[in-house]
Amino acid sequence: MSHQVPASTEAAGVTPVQDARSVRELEAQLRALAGAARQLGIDGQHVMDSEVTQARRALNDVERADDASVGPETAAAGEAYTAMAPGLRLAADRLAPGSAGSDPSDEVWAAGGSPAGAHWPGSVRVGVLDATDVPVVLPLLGTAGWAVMPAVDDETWQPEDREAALQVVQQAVLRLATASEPFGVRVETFDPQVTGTVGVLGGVTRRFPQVVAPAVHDLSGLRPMLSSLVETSSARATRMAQAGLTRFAELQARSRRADPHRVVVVLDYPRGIDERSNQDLLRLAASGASRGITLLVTFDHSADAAPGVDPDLLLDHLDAIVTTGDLLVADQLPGVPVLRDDPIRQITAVCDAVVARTEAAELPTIPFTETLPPRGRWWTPVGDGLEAVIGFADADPVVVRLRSANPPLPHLLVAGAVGQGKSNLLLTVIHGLAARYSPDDLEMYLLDFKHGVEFARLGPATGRDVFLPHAKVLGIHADRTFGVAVLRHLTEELARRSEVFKAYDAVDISDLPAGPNRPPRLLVVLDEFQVLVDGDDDLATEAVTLLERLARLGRAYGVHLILATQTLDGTARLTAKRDAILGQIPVRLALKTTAADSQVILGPGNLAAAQLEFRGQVIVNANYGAPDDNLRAQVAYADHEILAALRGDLWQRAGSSDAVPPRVFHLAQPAHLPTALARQLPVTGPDGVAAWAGLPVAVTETPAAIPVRPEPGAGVLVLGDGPAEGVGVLTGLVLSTILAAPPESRPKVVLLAPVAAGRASDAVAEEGTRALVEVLWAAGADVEHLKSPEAVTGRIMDLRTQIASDAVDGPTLLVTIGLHALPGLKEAPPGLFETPAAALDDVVRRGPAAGIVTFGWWNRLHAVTDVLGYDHANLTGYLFLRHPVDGVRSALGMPLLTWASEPARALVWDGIGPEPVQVVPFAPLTADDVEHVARHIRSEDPEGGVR
Ligand SMILES: Nc1ncnc2c1ncn2[C@@H]1O[C@H](COP(=O)(O)OP(=O)(O)OP(=O)(O)O)[C@@H](O)[C@H]1O
Repeated sequence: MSHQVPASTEAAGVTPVQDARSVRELEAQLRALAGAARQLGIDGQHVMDSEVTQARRALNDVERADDASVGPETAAAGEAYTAMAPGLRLAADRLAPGSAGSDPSDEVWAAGGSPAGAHWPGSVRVGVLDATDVPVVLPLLGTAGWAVMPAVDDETWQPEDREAALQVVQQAVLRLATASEPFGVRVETFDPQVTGTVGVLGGVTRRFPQVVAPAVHDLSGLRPMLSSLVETSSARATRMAQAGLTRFAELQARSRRADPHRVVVVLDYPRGIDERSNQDLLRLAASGASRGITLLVTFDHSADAAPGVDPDLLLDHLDAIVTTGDLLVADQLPGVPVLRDDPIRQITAVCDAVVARTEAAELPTIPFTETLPPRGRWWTPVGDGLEAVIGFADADPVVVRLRSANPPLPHLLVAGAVGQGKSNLLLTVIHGLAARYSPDDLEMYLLDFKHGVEFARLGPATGRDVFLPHAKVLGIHADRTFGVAVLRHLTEELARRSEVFKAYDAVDISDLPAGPNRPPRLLVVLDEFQVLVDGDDDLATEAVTLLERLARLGRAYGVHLILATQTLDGTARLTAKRDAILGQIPVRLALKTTAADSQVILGPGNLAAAQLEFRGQVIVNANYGAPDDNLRAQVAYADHEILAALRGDLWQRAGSSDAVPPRVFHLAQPAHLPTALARQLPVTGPDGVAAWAGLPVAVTETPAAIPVRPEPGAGVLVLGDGPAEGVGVLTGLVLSTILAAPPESRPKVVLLAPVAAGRASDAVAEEGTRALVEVLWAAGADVEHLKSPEAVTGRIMDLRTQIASDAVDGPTLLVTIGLHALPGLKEAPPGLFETPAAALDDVVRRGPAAGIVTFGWWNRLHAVTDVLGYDHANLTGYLFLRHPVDGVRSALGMPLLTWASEPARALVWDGIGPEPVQVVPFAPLTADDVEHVARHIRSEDPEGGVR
């Protein structure tokens, strides 16, 4: 179909036919015009009825003039032009609105042109009807495209001829770029001669390569460009067939997100084209018209076609535009010479305007709330699996399912390059599931192995009680040690579940009768999971083994993994085990990413994720990434406020303060003693008091403890940098020891924290020490807090004397903070023979039998060795903070031990267990904690007091 629209401008005072052209020529033009205007009449949706009627009347006049003699004929033709002008002008505006049809000299170009007001214009202007100023616009988008070529043969071919063709294409691209709505059109160019024809839009390319892509110049760039377009074409064909649509515009109208019209510019065809690329071009040309793909080709007569390339085959699909000097003649307007437009000069303004409009364009988003079922259907029982809506494909909701069987879709793999919406997608899935299933039926383990903060919002925080009631474990910034601990815990959970399965003779979780014996489904989200498995050490090996096992066995036991990653490309260790893990994950969700990652995540040859346009767009593939099963969808936008409100609702439903908060783990953050105390009160066990050394790097919240019995060796040496960390650890040890004892038999606390004159004090350590003392007071403990070096030395000597004379004043906890800084420790005070160091050694060594147990923080092992002798007074309890590994090995007598001193990590050895364990040490208390902890202790109710 070709509807060409010339329009005249009698209204503007221009005489329609200005020169004495031959009557025959005029006749030919008018006949062509008649054909075109008839077409306009047919295309009634574009032109108002009255204008059509007017145009028809004019045509009658022209046809009558045909039969008449020369004189009246010319006059009639002139009248016909005049009569047709308004209708044709209107039609031109309709078909090429905005800057698709503006005169190159129009002042609108100074502002970069104006948008057409629709997705994209169907037609663009190419010039004026020769010898008039009647604009000529030609259909472009919605057709297979144009082939623009000089009207010359090989011999007469001149470079200017080529320029004319290039200019027609360049102007068409400029008009499309500025007249389309933001993201309405995407231009891709093959420019083998590096003419820079589309490069004039470089200002757009730099900012929005997805709108005007950088030109490619050889086959290595052309091939992927064309195969991606062929895939787009085929995907659109599928979507249209499924929806019963025949036109791309109809598909676009259904899309939630702009799906751009694709414009493929091929310059100097067939230069640089090989047979394979030509096949792709032929495919695109044959089917593009109805699939929103249009070719803009310039034909180069001087180029030799490569073997297997017959240029005519492509040209046959396209509407030819033949240029001769300043004129052109289009297939769509046969026999009518058109005076080519001058080029639009305001290129910079055009680029700026396109960039500004694109930047300002709000990409359509789907609110998360649209993915939720009505409230009445929240927390429905789990059937044979879990499901949640993550977004929409056109108008259809896209559901992800996690199920063991029929078909088995147990786990998800999620990938997307930085900033493409991975966190948003994970939050959408997590909250979508949380709204649909109750915490009794679904528990979540959410771990982020990069420094993300997304999961932090799901847990409680200072000043915020609310948390996602489904969350059991939150690894806000998890490390491999914690990740492996969680995987071990889950593996043990599989073993526990297998016992339940045996009792019911079940092979799948959905075989178990609903009720208290059916364990909840577990959702395990591992964001940036490649961190967990990449590495060349035992931890990585264990992580891979556990993960593979969980993926394999978790299916039947209702443990569903979501493995998310920015990239798997280059993950060496995973490459070896990739199939073992990814082979268990049929469902792949791929946001925009690189071609390499698209193929790792989806599958070899599946580049669909690299071809996505916008963040939030996702390829959903539930068949191990098979290209035929790609579904392109738009993920809903999980607005943080909406999610927070949802969590508030769910937390209320779960009984708010009755809900158990998750175990929160944050690498590089010490453990929070007030929270640990709120969960459980310290106890005295069969091995004596369990002094809290910190939280284990594990799922459990039960602190790691060092038993303290009043016998030789009792006591704990805390070694390593720095004062605040030391105070934090001692606070945990002391408070737990004091609180574990019944109020009437609590030991008295002698706290020796010498502040050496002239030394900078550590504010956090001091605040922590003060807070410890105040909390101890609140617990009713008898506390002596000595700071001056003289008082400290005196007290040590005094304790030594009490032990020697068997006159110890009841059970005592001696707490020393930084005695390495105490001056004169190795000098006997005036009038005495013994040094404080020797006295301290005696107190530490003989104290336990007499009821004095010592907890002390020293910065380095050698400082202690100096004072307490080489056997460290036979102490059995050690806790290392940041400390050189040599000292750790020598103190523990373990020459092969490895210990990487990281912040917020401590190594604990209780002298009993098979090997030392890593813990997260407690942070010192703050002044703000005092009241909170004191209130809790005063409540004196081991269960009711737990918050
Ligand atoms: N489906 C969506 N609809 C609308 N906006 C989105 C969508 N997904 C993400 N965004 C926006 O894009 C930005 C990046 O998203 P998000 O943080 O989820 O990306 P990411 O891939 O996790 O990034 P990173 O890897 O850097 O953490 C966010 O500001 C978010 O608001």
